[in-house]
Parts: sequence; structure tokens; C-alpha cells
Amino acid sequence: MKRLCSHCEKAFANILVGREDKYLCRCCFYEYFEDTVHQTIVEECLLQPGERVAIGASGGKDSTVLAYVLKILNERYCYNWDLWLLSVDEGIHGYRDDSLRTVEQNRDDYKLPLYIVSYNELYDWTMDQVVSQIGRKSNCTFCGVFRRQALDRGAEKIQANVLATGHNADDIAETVLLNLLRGDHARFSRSVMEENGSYRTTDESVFNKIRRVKPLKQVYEKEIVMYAYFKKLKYFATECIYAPFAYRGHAREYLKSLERMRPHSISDILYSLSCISLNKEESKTRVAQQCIRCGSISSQTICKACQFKTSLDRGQGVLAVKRSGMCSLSKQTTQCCSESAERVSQYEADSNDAASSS
Ligand SMILES: Nc1ncnc2c1ncn2[C@@H]1O[C@H](COP(=O)(O)OP(=O)(O)OP(=O)(O)O)[C@@H](O)[C@H]1O
Repeated sequence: MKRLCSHCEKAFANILVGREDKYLCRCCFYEYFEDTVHQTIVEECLLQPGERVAIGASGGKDSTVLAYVLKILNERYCYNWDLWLLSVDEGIHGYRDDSLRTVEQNRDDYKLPLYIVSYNELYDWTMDQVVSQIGRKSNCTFCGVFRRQALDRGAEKIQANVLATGHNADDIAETVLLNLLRGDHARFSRSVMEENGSYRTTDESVFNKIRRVKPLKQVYEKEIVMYAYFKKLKYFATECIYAPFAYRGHAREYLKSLERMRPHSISDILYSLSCISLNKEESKTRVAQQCIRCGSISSQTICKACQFKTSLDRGQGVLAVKRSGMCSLSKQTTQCCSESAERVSQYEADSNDAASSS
């Protein structure tokens, strides 16, 4: 027998959500999902009325759902946010050019302005060229450093007050676990402080720094996939052609297997994260300065992106990664079209099982 929605108690439940095991029908799920994002924004003061918000738009499921929900909330609560889609073109032929077409489609469907910034114009390098010099092993390290800065520079260009990215609860738990498993104490502390809202790299008022926010931080990947699926949102679900099987991939698989055994693993990691308090030494903010070459905010005299660019210009890209000790830190996407479809049916099956009582 099918279980009734635990909220409206009228329709049959379609999905099991959240930490408290709620079984929801589609309509109540939409309300739950949008309310969760809204509460995160309000409780953590992520966005202020009237602000220009750059939405980091990769064309993937997370940023597509983020753009869609922010647009809905903007209209529903009259926030007067000036929403923009901001995409970084890394110059990956056969991958980013295709996903940018999805972003362009979103631009038309959601009637939002789109600004595209490319590695080629910022660094004189495309990722295709980077890979042809350094190979496929550590290319994600370059891409991660360049992308972070490119998003900042793009947001600056369109005079945004804030940059919103589509990182979700699973992404955050994965990053914490990854840093813990690697013994990367500095990054672990930083991720704890970032999530607890106590990490600042700089005096924001001095540098007029664009805030970074994660409005989807309290929703789970499963919920995002199902929201996009129920709403029939168009997103690009192909794995980056340069994504090797990085260590992050192992952390992700481990987390997924934990979650299969015990469905609260991700939320428990996030709960633990919120309870961790670091001592004074660990919570010291990094001293920020302006890169003497490009003017970007950096913790070093010459920012990492400029250091990488110089090494590439000299044909020493591989050396640069070794020196910086930053192998494969950036996140790899493992999703692909068929996997995405499989995931929807897996989540549907899980929810159906859960929603049926014998
Ligand atoms: N090329 C890009 N242009 C603009 N924003 C990006 C780009 N790549 C990543 N982002 C932003 O960073 C977030 C996290 O990116 P990540 O590579 O981890 O992808 P993801 O978790 O698969 O997200 P998505 O499903 O949105 O691609 C994205 O949701 C998006 O907001």
C-alpha cells in the first residue's frame, strides 16, 4: 500500500526527504525544497534585497536548479534581486562549449542576462592547451585555481555584490571528508570555518570583495536531482572530458556507500561540522593582499593563478603543480547522462520503497 504524503496527507508520497524522514508528494516537495533554500538565505543573511547576484552557471544540475529557485523566490518575496548568470568558459572543446549551450537555453527560458568569461581572454590559455602541455594528470588543479579567480573577475565585471554557487550539502560533506582523509589540516580548518561562517580571508570593506554564498548548502544532491527531474529542468549532465579519477572521487564513492548503509551519514557529517570549534590559532584569518600582477585578492604577493600562468608560459606547468603540492584538489564531476538517468530511477525506487508500507 502506498504511503500518504506526511504534509498534506492527501496525495501519495513520491519522495523521502530531509533528516526527519518526511515522505512528501510532488507539490509538498516543491514547497519543502524552495522553503529550505529560502530559510538558508534568510537565516544566514546570504542575500540582501536589491543586490546584484551573479549565479555561477555551469549548465549542470546544481547551478540550473539554483538559478530556477532564486528566480522563483525573487518573484515570490519581491526581493528585487538583479539576477545574472555568470559562466566560465574553460576552453574545453566537446564539453564546455556544449554545456554553455545549455546555459544559453536557461538564459532564454528564465529571462536572465548571461555574462561569459573565458580562460583564453583572462590567461591566454585554454584548458585544451593546458592539457596539451601538462597532460591529464593534474590539469584539474589548474582549472580549479583559474575558475575560482575567473568567477571573481566575471562577478566584478558585471558589478555583482555577491556570487552564488550551486554547492549542495553532499558537496560540503565530501570536501570536509576529503580534507580529513588527506590530513590537510589547513583546508579542513578553513572548510569548518567557512561553513560556520567565521572564515574571512580579508577585510571585505577594504578590498570591496565580492561575497560568495551557497544557497543550496542545506539541500541534498538527491533532492536537487529529483527537483530538476520533476520540474523537467534542462541541464547538462556530461562528465568533463579531462576529469581523471581523482582522490575526491574515492571520497565521494565512500560517502555514497556510507549513505546507502545509513541514510543520515551526510547530514551527520554536516551536524558534526557545525559543532566543531577551533582554537584561536587555527581560526586566524589569512592576511589578504592584492596580487602585484593582476590585482586579484590573494594570500600571496603573486596569486596562484598568475604563478600557474607564468609556469605555463615557460613550459613548466608540471613543475608548478609539484611545487605547489596541490595535486587533484579540485572537484571532479563523475556524473554523466546515463548515470544521471540511473540516479533518478534509483532515487525514485528508494522513495517508492520508503513510501510503501506493507
Ligand atoms: N564553468 C563554470 N561557470 C560558472 N560556474 C561554475 C562553473 N563550474 C562550476 N561552477 C559553479 O561552481 C559550483 C560547483 O561546481 P562543481 O564543478 O562542483 O559542479 P557540480 O557540483 O556538478 O555543480 P553543477 O551541477 O552546477 O555543475 C556550480 O554549481 C557552479 O555554481
